[in-house]
Amino acid sequence: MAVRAAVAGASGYAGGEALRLLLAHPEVEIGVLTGNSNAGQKLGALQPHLLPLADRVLAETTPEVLAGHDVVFLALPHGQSAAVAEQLGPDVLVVDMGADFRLKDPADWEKFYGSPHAGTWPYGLPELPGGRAALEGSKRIAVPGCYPTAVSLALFPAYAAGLAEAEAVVVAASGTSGAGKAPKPHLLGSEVMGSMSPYGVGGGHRHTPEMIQNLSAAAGERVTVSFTPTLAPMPRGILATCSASAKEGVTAESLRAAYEKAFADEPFVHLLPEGQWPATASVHGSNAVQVQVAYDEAAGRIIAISAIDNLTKGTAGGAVQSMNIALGFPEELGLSTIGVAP
Ligand SMILES: NC(=O)C1=CN([C@@H]2O[C@H](COP(=O)(O)OP(=O)(O)OC[C@H]3O[C@@H](n4cnc5c(N)ncnc54)[C@H](OP(=O)(O)O)[C@@H]3O)[C@@H](O)[C@H]2O)C=CC1
Ligand SMILES: CC(=O)N[C@@H](CCC(=O)OP(=O)(O)O)C(=O)O
Repeated sequence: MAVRAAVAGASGYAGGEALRLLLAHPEVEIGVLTGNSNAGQKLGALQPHLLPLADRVLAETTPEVLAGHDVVFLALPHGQSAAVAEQLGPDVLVVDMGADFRLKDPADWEKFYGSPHAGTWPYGLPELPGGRAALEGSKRIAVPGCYPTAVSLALFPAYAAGLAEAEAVVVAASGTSGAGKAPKPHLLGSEVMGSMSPYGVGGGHRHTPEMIQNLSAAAGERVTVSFTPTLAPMPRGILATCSASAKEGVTAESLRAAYEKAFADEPFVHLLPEGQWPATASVHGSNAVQVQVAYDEAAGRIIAISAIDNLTKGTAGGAVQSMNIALGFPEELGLSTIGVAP
């Protein structure tokens, strides 16, 4: 029997992408949709690409309207999920696409988000070591941030295999949808089109502690991450270029072998053939992750590059994949690795 799923934040980018995927999921029936400033509007006016749901009217986001569902997806701004989630019963699967429950260390949360820590939920990145076991049967899922998804998948095999020193340098480009749909001056077309620009430089981006958390767990020691995000003139996609010093004795062959082993059985992660490089256009609208790794012998560095769609594998696709595991559905149900090109 199909599960009934509500989506809170259905007027936003993450909520809209969750609905696009859930419409194609054979075991999900779409229940209540909620918004905030757009409550009372028809979804068709806000998300015209979701034609089958065009006549649905958005309700206010309250625990009362979200009650009575098997699954509730929360696509709300940071800090808004905990108050809703705590009023949803323990039998409801709550999948939080926001940041509230991703970090384990309350000090990290307080430093980067500036509010009290709400708690820590099982983390929705199944490909990490032990990732699936943490999600099986869980009733709470913290979906990772989009950059941490791309970076963790690019680098964890090198750390899990003991090939990389405990310092990583990451420069990642994101499409503008990563910043959400609410209007912001730096996202005006005239600011973004034809230009690339960095932000959050110098260790200030809130995804840094999440990357450190994931890579340190894979390495078994604390890994430092110097992360520089950049904004790219495209609606979707993240290209993460990551590097770390190679440990003594690493070769191109041992590196390749570690990545082949890590991703051999992964349905969504595609380690590209040698000589091919990830590109955001190849994963547009798909839950696929492209990864490539190289050894820069002269510099003694491991270079790992990944491409994801920030809204699909980076948010809503990762959320549906994790929901599938939590509910005991086949992990790939309702998700595609087929992109849209050109
Ligand atoms: N965009 C991305 O690539 C990613 C986003 N996320 C996370 O998903 C969540 C949503 O992001 P995104 O969709 O991009 O943002 P949007 O700005 O596009 O959407 C935000 C949604 O939250 C609703 N909302 C705004 N304020 C409140 C409030 N005070 N209470 C309840 N609902 C509110 C909005 O409703 P209304 O429009 O009706 O006002 C809208 O539906 C965030 O936590 C974000 O961090 C995670 C990974 C990647
Ligand atoms: C381009 C852009 O602005 N991207 C967002 C990342 C969005 C995301 O994944 O993150 P959260 O769920 O943690 O908000 C940013 O850098 O803040």
